[in-house]
Amino acid sequence: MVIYAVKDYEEMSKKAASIIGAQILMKPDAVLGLATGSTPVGTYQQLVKWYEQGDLDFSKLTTVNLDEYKGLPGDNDQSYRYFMNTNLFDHVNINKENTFVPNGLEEDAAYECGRYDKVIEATGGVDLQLLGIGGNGHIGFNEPSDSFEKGTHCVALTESTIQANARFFDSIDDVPKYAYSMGVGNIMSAKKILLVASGQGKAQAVYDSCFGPITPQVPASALQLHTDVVIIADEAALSLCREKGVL
Ligand SMILES: O=P(O)(O)OC[C@H]1O[C@](O)(CO)[C@@H](O)[C@@H]1O
Repeated sequence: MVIYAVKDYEEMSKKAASIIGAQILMKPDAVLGLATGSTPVGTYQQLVKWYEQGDLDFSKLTTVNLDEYKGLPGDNDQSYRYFMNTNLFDHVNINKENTFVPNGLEEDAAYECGRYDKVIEATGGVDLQLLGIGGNGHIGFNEPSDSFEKGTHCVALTESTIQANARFFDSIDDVPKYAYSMGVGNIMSAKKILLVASGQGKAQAVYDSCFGPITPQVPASALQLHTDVVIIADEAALSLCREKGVL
């Protein structure tokens, strides 16, 4: 695990984008695992900037997203498909047919989870997986639990995640209660993992994930077992690590 300490959100975004950009330059037909949430937005903006400058070509890439709300169609402005389109895909020359997000409208959870695992498998494997992290250490929608999930699964979101997401909806009742998410096993299968974290609200999660015991109660702690993980965190997100003297 390599931890890059950066000053702030802007620096985190530039550094993360440079690692993704290098991956695209080295392997134009790479498979990228992508994430939503507010943290990677600046990373996507930087990638779009480099695309507009003519420095990056997205045309041969395949992408697979971590998760999607169950019950939301892709054109709902809170769906993760919509997020990916508006934050990245609509602004670059990616072939959208090669961009995959779980189908939030599929009601049959067992069917959708099996289908999405096959989609991931058919890509030949993720070269670089981008991750954000929840304040409780969740990755994708893998919430704290008694065991690590291997494959794509249907998750009942925790109250804290529902509360955290409520800011994006008109009322808390509109926040979906279930989501489809890749499992920790899917995430760990990526060749390289890049986790971005910004702000004081992530300090506990970053400390627990990097320096605490490996436990499904902190899903991101599984990353300690992966051989190629890069964490880019700003000083606020690293504040507890600093306080405890581990960095
Ligand atoms: O980047 P944010 O908005 O803090 O979100 C953190 C995490 O929460 C999620 O948005 C899901 O609740 C994840 O996709 C993300 O990694």
